[in-house]
Amino acid sequence: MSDNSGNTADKKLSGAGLRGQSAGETKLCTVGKSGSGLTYCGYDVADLAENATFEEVAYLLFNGELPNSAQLAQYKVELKAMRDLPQALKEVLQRIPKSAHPMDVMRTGCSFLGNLEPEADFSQQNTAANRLLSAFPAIMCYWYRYSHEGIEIDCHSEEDSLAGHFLRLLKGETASAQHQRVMDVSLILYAEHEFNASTFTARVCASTLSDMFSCVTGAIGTLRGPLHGGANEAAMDMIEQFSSPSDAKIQMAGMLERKEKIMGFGHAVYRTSDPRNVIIKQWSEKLAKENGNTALYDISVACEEYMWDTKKLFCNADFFHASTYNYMGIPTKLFTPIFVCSRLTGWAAHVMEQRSNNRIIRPSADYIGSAPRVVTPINER
Ligand SMILES: CC(=O)SCCNC(=O)CCNC(=O)[C@H](O)C(C)(C)COP(=O)(O)OP(=O)(O)OC[C@H]1O[C@@H](n2cnc3c(N)ncnc32)[C@H](O)[C@@H]1OP(=O)(O)O
Ligand SMILES: O=C([O-])CC(=O)C(=O)O
Repeated sequence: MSDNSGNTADKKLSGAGLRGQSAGETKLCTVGKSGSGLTYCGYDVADLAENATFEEVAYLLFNGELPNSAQLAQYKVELKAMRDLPQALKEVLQRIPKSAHPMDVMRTGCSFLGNLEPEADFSQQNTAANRLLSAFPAIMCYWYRYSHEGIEIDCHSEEDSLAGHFLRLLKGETASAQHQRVMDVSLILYAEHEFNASTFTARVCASTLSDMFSCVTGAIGTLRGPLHGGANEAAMDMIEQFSSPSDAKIQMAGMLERKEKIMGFGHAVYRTSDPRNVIIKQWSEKLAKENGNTALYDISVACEEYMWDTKKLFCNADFFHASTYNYMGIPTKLFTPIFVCSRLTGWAAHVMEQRSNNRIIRPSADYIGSAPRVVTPINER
């Protein structure tokens, strides 16, 4: 039986991938629990996407409660003051070639910042998290515009929100109020998701009492893969090859026949839907109509229908993010780095939570190798 959270009680579980096994406790998030698909600290993600901003969600994840007006204003002042990058980091970013994978740029940017401004002890964990939150848009855009356009951008802006700040650094001008809102909603949707692969990476690293920058660097590497955050880019690469809704269905049939994974579909926890999809899909439709060219949206809907009808597979958070970002004129290669700018909040909150009640994460393995044996001298092998 399934409910509107996409969860079912009868999912077949196996040991592979640790699926369905509890690996610890968290106060931060529920995924696929009955009655509500996704909550952050008790708030439904749909409620937050409708009635909060990304900065409020970041504050919530780091402090356990939503801020009041004075706290939010103070937090935004604090974040704004940390947007610029040190010169040494700009120089490193200048050396990274245009051909680099932008997730590798994010990983290096994070790691290098950890050399310049190390988290000396855990009392600095909030500062380290907020610094990364503020600096990530500049790390991404400084490298992108330098390597692709030869421009050394000003990494500071007076834009009110991180969403607006990112869009300004990317485009060189203030984005429309609507684009800023869509980006803000997107950052809220991507912020946190319990023990997903990248967050679990961050927690494993944190459990060794390592520093915040190491935890986040590891998490970026994990998010990069197409089975996780990389799926939004992979979905875009796929749908832009489809010339029409009917062509999409023909080509997807071929992909399924060849047993290829269709990126942006399916989920390790949700069974019938991802609650983030309905929200980002609405924005994709809205942007498509305003854009006057709904082709990409129509093709995406055809993909969604076809996958549900043939395989009972549904769009996860990544699928309609592809067309949404595309309608906003965002280059495909920056899709997953935007995910980093958002998920940093979840990663850092989990690092703090792990530290607050830590035991090193060290599971066991079932041995399936050869029986005990002795080393044969090398000249006898
Ligand atoms: C923000 C996020 O990270 S959301 C996830 C983003 N990733 C993607 O979109 C990549 C595509 N999706 C997938 O690869 C998978 O659905 C995952 C990685 C998300 C989840 O993997 P699992 O938990 O192993 O999936 P699950 O157990 O539900 O798979 C059931 C079956 O459906 C198949 N399946 C699942 N997703 C897909 C897909 N997108 N395309 C084709 N077949 C799929 C599996 O191969 C499996 O088939 P099998 O039983 O014949 O082996
Ligand atoms: O929870 C997962 O496995 C993947 C996911 O949707 C996310 O990290 O947002």
